[in-house]
Amino acid sequence: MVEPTPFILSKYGSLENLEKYCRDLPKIELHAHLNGSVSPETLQQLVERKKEKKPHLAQFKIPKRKLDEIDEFFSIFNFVYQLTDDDESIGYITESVIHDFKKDGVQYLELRTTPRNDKNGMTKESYVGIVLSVIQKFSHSGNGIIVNLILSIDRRNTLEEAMETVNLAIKYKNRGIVGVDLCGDPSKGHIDNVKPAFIEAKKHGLKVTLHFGEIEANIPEHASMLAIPPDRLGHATHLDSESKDFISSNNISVEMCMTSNVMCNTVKNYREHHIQDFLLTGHKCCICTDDKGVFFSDLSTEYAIAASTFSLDQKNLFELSFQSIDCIFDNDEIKLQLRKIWNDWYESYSSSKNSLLTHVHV
Ligand SMILES: CNc1ncnc2c1ncn2[C@@H]1O[C@H](COP(=O)(O)O)[C@@H](O)[C@H]1O
Repeated sequence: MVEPTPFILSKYGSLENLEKYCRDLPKIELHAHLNGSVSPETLQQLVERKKEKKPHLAQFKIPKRKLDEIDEFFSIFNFVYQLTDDDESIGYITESVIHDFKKDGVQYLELRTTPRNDKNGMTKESYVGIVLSVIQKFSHSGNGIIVNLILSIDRRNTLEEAMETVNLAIKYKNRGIVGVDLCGDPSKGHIDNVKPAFIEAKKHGLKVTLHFGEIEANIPEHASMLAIPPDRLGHATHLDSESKDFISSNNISVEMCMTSNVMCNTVKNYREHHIQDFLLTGHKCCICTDDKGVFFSDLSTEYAIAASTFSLDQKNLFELSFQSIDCIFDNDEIKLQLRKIWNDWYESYSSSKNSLLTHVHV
């Protein structure tokens, strides 16, 4: 995955140095699904907790292999959701996922999740409440990570279900919900079934991000999706020329999830990943993980993969991470705060004895 290419060895000295640099680099994560981001260790703890009541889950493990088709991926959640079916486990995974990102050097996180009911008492509202209360605990403890929440609407939702999610997002907007997302199996549903919910969200000042062009069959929906209009897009793998023009002339940033795309076989391999077009044109994009628990890849690894695949040196990676600040849904004050953190980090890195930089000034 992360290759010790001649470029990497000449710029970083070793693969270990590259990995350390990527971990230390301050980073932003904007596309992380809560239930897909749970580490294998935390999932195992949930299995231990639940296996008495649900013995069929005792052997459950996320398969570590490339999938033939993206739709195989969604069946994994039939299991994960049985492990996270009450308020307590939702609180537990939220805390554990935020800790993981923080440990990996993430300074600003927009976590996303699909509110769920369960027959054992969990309601969509209690689900959102528990996630927000964990987020607030982090934000108020001077913990060194800013976390906001995006509520996801599944493509299979009815308009009524989508509106319910948007109403929760509106109700809890002042507690850290910054936007809504359209996600789920791209071969199911259609934007037009739920579009009014996204328009309502925008009316109330919420931002909108949409999973876009994950598979080629989504192209006929693109014009309708772009008419909302979205503030960011996820993946944007398969683009028709009209969408390409619209995205570029409206400067819509794209959340790039390289390992997810390769593992789900929507992109053949890293070398052919469409992030390369964005790196070439300078169109804004942000490296993200999507589902770090399911794909066994954290954010610093995604940066290292980008570096080894597309020959990016320290300054290139810093700039990529720095430009992600422009893509966040939070306000200008937070953006300023983040730019200062990034600049201070870079200054201190450049002047440190261990710096691998030679003649670089930002
Ligand atoms: C591979 N790329 C992807 N494309 C589309 N939707 C995805 C996804 N990865 C995850 N999800 C969506 O996120 C849910 C799990 O997290 P939450 O329960 O919301 O926290 C999945 O059920 C799916 O709907």
